Amino acid sequence: MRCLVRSSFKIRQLFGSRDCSSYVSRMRYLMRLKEDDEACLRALQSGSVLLYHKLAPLLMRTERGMYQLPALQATDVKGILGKLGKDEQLLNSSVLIGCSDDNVPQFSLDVGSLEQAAVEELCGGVFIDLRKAFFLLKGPEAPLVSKGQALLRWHQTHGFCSTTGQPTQRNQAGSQRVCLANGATYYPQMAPVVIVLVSDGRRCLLARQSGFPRGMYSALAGFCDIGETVEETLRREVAEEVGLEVESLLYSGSQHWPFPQSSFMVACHATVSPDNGEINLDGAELEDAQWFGLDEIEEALQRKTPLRNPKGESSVFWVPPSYAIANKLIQEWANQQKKS
Ligand SMILES: NC(=O)C1=CN([C@@H]2O[C@H](COP(=O)(O)OP(=O)(O)OC[C@H]3O[C@@H](n4cnc5c(N)ncnc54)[C@H](OP(=O)(O)O)[C@@H]3O)[C@@H](O)[C@H]2O)C=CC1
Ligand SMILES: [Mg+2]
Repeated sequence: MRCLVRSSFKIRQLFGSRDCSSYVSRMRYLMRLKEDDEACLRALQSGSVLLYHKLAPLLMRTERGMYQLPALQATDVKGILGKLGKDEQLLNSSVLIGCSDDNVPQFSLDVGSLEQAAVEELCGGVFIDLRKAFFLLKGPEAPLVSKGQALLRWHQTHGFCSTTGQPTQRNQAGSQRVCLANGATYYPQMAPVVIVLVSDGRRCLLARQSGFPRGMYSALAGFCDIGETVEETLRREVAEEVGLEVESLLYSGSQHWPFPQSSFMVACHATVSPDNGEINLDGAELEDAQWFGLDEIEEALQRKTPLRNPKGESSVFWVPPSYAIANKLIQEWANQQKKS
């Protein structure tokens, strides 16, 4: 199997033309906050905070009917806690998730112990399930809110050491947890997944699991087995799920995917020989898999909201929305086909 790497790949293209020195200083600053609990606690006092209620992020509706993340400062959160008669110390359970371009440290905090409606009223926002919130947010807000939720979820589910069974204790930034009984350190984790758009040069292959929304087809995806390379996972998953042998692959990009739990999606294109393109479906994993031509794909990409029948289900073929990396793969394939 050949592994193709783009020869004109430039790091600069990935990150745009941002001032490199300010990027470096932001990253060094974040690094220090992860290592120094007191510095992190001080940073929190002047930081911005994303609020979640039982892992559902707080969103605000703008005058134009769009949604955005409310710009809450630590002092606003203290004010809310004060008004609800709660201890300000709850703010200190915030976790560090980043630093804005204008150098404001960003935190996320779950206020699931407070009454949801009361917090919503005080903030003028609404807590929305992340799957829906992901659709509603635009630009860098969607990955930020997903990162904030992923880190909070990890802390909520990793409170105990898997060796001693004793409680673990987090550092102030929330970048690790330590077992005080044996000193074991635990770091937040993502499960690596390969997502691949298979092409035979003329058509691309999309599949659906029975749990997908009706009519939606996506690229093939699968979790990496322990010890596997991306190339090995890709080749195995395509063989397992649709019975095809991959000949070459090309890396496209990656994405953190919060559903159902944190996955690290590595997206690739792959080709199979048009002479060996007969699909042999693994019915346990997939409900259906089909080859699609450029016309059908272009139509599906343009279909912003799939048509729905009276039961509210889509009756046409559609593909994942633009925030999913599957959409990017499909878009790239269509652009490539148009050029050739
Ligand atoms: N961002 C995007 O564009 C897209 C993202 N995805 C995501 O990719 C991920 C993987 O795709 P999928 O086809 O389901 O994967 P797989 O084809 O690997 O099949 C999933 C099954 O693998 C088993 N499994 C093995 N390792 C893990 C693990 N670490 N976590 C969970 N299950 C594991 C589970 O089996 P069992 O339940 O029997 O234990 C699970 O049902 C999903 O989380 C999906 O949401 C998928 C398509 C598009
Ligand atoms: Mg799969």
